Amino acid sequence: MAALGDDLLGIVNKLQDLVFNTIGNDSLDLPQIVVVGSQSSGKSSVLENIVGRDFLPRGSGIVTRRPLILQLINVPSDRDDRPEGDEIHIPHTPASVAGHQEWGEFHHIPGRRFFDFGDIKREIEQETARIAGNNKGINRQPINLKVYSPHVLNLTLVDLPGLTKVPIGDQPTDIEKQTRNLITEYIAKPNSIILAVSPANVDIVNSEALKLARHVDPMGRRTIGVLTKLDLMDHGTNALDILTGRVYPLKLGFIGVVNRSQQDIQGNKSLADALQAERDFFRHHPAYRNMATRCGTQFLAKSLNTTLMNHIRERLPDIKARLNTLMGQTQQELASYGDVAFTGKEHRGSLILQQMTKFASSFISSIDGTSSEISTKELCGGARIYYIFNSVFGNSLELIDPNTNLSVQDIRTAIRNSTGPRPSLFVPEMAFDLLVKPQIKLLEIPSHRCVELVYEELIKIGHTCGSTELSRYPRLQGKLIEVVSDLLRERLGPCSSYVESLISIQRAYINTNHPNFLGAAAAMSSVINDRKEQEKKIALNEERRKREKRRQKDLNGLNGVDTPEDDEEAVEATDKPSTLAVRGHSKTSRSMSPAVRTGTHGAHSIASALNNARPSSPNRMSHGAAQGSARDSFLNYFFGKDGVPSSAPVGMQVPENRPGSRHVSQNSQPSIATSLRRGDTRTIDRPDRHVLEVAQEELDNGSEARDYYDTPFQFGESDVPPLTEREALETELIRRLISSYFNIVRETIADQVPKAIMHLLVNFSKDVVQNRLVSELYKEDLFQDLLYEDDAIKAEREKCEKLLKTYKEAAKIVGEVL
Ligand SMILES: Nc1nc2c(ncn2[C@@H]2O[C@H](COP(=O)(O)OP(=O)(O)OP(=O)(O)O)[C@@H](O)[C@H]2O)c(=O)[nH]1
Repeated sequence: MAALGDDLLGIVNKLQDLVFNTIGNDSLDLPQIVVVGSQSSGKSSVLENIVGRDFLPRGSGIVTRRPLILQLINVPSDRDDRPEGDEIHIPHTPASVAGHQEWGEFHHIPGRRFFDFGDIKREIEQETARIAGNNKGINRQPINLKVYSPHVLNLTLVDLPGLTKVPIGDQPTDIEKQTRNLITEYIAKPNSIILAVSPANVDIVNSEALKLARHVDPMGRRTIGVLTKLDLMDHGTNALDILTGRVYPLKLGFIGVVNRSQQDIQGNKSLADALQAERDFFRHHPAYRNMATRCGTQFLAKSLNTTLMNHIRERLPDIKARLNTLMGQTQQELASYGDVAFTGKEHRGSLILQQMTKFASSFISSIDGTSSEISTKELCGGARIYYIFNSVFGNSLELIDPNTNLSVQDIRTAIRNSTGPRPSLFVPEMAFDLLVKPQIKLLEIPSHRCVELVYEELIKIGHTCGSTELSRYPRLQGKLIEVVSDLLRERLGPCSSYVESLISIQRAYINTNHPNFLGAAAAMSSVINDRKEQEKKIALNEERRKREKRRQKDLNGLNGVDTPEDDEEAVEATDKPSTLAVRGHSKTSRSMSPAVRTGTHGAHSIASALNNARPSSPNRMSHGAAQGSARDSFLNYFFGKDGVPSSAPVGMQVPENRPGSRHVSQNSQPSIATSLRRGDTRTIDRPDRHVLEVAQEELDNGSEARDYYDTPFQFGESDVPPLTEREALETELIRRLISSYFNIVRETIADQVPKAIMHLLVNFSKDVVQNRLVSELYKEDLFQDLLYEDDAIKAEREKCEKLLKTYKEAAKIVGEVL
């Protein structure tokens, strides 16, 4: 055996030791020989022959029930009676298998040497039963055994449970699948050499071992075929074709062996005798005689050794590369547990300061979105705050209906109450003020919720901005979170009250001069436009109906059919549905249909109401007020008051002479009424011309409201009087004015609340967090407690340190030969 070969195997064994003892996992895939085959094919027998000792549990039925990782370690012989010839020192000869200083060691019983191989066998049995139970069950947890002997070649072998088809005993129903998976797991590793054991007395085409091996090594590059039970073949048959590779090609070839039969075992035939018998078998067998030197256990052991050596030589650069990667990863993990430079009492202060700074910057960067650990799974930090402002808060504001909770009765009552003891001559501004203020309060709940959501998000950021290094000190981490939470809680109060006052401010003064406010004239104009639209539609329908009637009549005339009605009648007839429709609507309006109550079809109802009012209005003057005066007051309210300077700038209108009456319109142009009185319609804007026309019409028809001042002070559900035409109009106007004003306030709040939250809560916390942490926690007497190290993390760090040391050692070992 080449010295280099020994070195290589020695290296792999050292690595195996290191890896198995220290790491205990498969992170470093080391070269090894894996023995596979169907149950009772002779796997354990082959292994025993290679070791040259009786040490494996044997028997018919399933015996190997846990993987056995067997490391053979060649140790120099301590025998002085070196006989003639060197046979005793050549492994696996009958002479060599004769009681030297040999022993086995189990990984699960460290430090104990088993000199009696019978004890090793018993320990394997017990250990198997301990994990896999007593009744035929299998388990994937390996048993690790090292055998030190002068008669073995350095090899690492893995004995695996044999493939079975039918479950017996405690075996699960999917035993075949489980075993197959376990075997595949071992042989799939590119660093494994597969020792595929097939009994020669079963046709090779049925070999489960070869089938499995082919699956993971289709080119047969790392599979060695072993044919057992050659002695049990039918007389007159032999396996020469297989052994010479003519039946199944394998790059590493087939090797035939003869192990002890069950009878030999029961008869306590020694391995030495068995090996001798095997030699004799091949030497004297007519078919194998010529190839006897390439058959048998000794040749198999040598071949395995050489193959493993070559394999290791091939794989070593890969192992080195893998070691480097592992070292890098472990180094990184270790670094995440903290800077070693900061350990020791004198560095406690700087360590705490360092952690605080890291925590504070992580808090700030999470908000700013500059954190290096940005989640791709969900919105977090600053992005979530933005989402709260724009989507959550924005949408909840948008969802508020400006007229929510405002029933027609509420509006009417407000209008009446705001006029005081006098009868309602016009829609008073007081009613608008009275009604719009509670509506603005509706913005308060979403605004508060917005503050709370941002606060909650900041608390969440506080909880997530620690590092692995910080989790090493759970008390420090807890304190840092606590201080940040306290700071945020402190800011929550001022921020909430500021936001509340933003809404109170809006309610404190209803600025009807706001440039975006619709104003009474525009509101009236829009109501009237809607009415016109509606009328136009009705007229169009009428026209269409008339045309159709005429066409029908013409057609009938042509066909000689008499028509009972003349043109006039026809028109009247076509008119009827319309009149009825209008009347019907008017009736509906009076009886307060739900649509009218809620104002959904306000324009239509107003149109109907106005139509209906015309013939009767002169007789319905209620309180004897001069017609001109009433008309004046009503229109003054909507269209401006005479005496307002036409050139008065926006927001600078002179108040009306009438005490208690204020202006709603902010229009700086001459009011429509003013223009009307002056007879100057040129100064009126186009949309206002409609208003003018309708207003003129109203004046001409004297359509004044009927009043209901004799109705009860509070309306019950059942005794609600119907809306007058005038009230319907007023209600609709008030609704539109409320909507317009509410929208202005909503826009302001949507803009101001996020700004206030950013200033008072988010930015403030960002600015003071570092100082607050230092002032609260940088105290000498707290250091000891704060730097209490978490036991689990400590253990993890130590494990990591140990691992890194192992990898470094392994890299050094590999480096010696590369
Ligand atoms: N005659 C003869 N019997 C053999 C030979 N090899 C194995 N046997 C017998 O076959 C039976 C099974 O052998 P094992 O070595 O236990 O087979 P195994 O594949 O390890 O069995 P499991 O671990 O249970 O899967 C035993 O009774 C052996 O004595 C051989 O070459 N010749």
